[in-house]
Amino acid sequence: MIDKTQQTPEQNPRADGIAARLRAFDVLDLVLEQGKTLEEAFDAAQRGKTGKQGPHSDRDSAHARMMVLTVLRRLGQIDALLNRFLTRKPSGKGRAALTLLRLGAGQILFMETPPHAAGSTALAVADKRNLAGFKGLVNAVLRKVAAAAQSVQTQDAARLNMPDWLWKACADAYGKPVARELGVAHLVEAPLDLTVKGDDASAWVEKLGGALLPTGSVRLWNAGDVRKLPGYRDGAWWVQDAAAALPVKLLIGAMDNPGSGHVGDLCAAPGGKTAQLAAAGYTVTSVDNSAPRLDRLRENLERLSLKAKVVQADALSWKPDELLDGLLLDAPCSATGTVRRHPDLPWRKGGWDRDKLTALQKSLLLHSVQLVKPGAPLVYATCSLLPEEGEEVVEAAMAEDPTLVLDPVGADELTYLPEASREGGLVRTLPSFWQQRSGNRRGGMDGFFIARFRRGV
Ligand SMILES: C[S@@+](CC[C@H](N)C(=O)[O-])C[C@H]1O[C@@H](n2cnc3c(N)ncnc32)[C@H](O)[C@@H]1O
Repeated sequence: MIDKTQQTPEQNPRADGIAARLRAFDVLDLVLEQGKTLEEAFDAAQRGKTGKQGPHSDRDSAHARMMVLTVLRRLGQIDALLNRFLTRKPSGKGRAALTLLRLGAGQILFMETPPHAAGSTALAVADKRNLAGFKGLVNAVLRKVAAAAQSVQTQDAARLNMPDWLWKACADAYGKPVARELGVAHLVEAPLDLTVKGDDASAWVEKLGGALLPTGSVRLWNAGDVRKLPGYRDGAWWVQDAAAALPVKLLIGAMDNPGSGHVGDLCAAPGGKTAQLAAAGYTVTSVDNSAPRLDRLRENLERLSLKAKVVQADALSWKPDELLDGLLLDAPCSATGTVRRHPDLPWRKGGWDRDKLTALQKSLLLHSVQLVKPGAPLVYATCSLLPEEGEEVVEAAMAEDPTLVLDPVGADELTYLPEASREGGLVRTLPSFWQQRSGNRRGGMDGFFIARFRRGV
């Protein structure tokens, strides 16, 4: 039998954390160079779909995840420092070497990894990933990074870690001081918020050791694996950011007969909002065009013992048999309000087609209003920070269809979150809200845009 402790890291990739580095390298490459989402990339690495790695221990996976998240959250700072030491813009295979440098620098600068450990593991990864020709460069640059590590203290972290396009969009929309607050919020991992199925949220606060938020959600810090928490298997609650729970609250607030009637949930998967509506007593039809995401919705409903009619269809053409009593449209969007949870998003190669997405959002909103009874409420929501996916969509759709009548959300409906009230009764939450350093509300929330309408005649 081989004694693995006697092997060198080259022989045994698990030794000295090399397996975790290999995985982190592959995931970063998939995200930054191949345009995969973080979850797709981890999934591919977990299953060995990269063709390079097989399954790993939980410890390696957790370590790899921590390294990847750190590199993505701090990418602007890391690159600013690396740029001082790189004479040429990397291209071709040099892009993979850059990924390796980013991984090494992230550990040295932000994870307190001893430089020699970050350096030697980077060289081992270079060997395994056919980058041996770059070992001299990687070694030399990581040494310089270690020598200059103190300089990160004086870097403008909030600005540098937001790519220019996102900084500009946020600064234009909210002003530079708020854009800076958003940049700060994006550096920290989001807490875990839960929506409790029944009306005993306080009891779950006790059981789980969390805090009750003013919005009614339960907030946990350092929760670990959700599937291992009390109440998960029994379906007592589901994971839903405090801000993501607001659109349904505001829809229910406008329903003629709260708790009864047929409500549509368009773009419903994986079903957080469907669960809220079903738990509140409505007959729900949930529509989404993604079969895998609808599978997750069904699994979630089953765990929660909640019911909804689930329809796989293009929401642009779907029609109910009879007009609905209310409708929620949680439109597909850039998800820029969720960067705390998805730090890959601003940097992912390729990004998304902004014009196509905003055109789809407008078309979905114009279609949605035709699906509800005259006078019935309709809520449009996106988890985006960009006005082009919020205020501008609403304005353009209203200009086209006079039956789309804004139903302003009153300040009295948002007493628990007054900072979210916007001019004209629109609602906007920002990750920079609830950024206190201590206390029950610390930890921010997702950025959401919400507009409520009634169908006019
Ligand atoms: C923001 S997510 C929805 C999140 C969900 N409402 C929740 O709370 O769990 C947007 C969803 O829109 C779906 N989608 C995108 N384009 C669609 C279309 N044309 N028709 C139906 N669903 C669509 C996506 O599959 C995705 O599940």
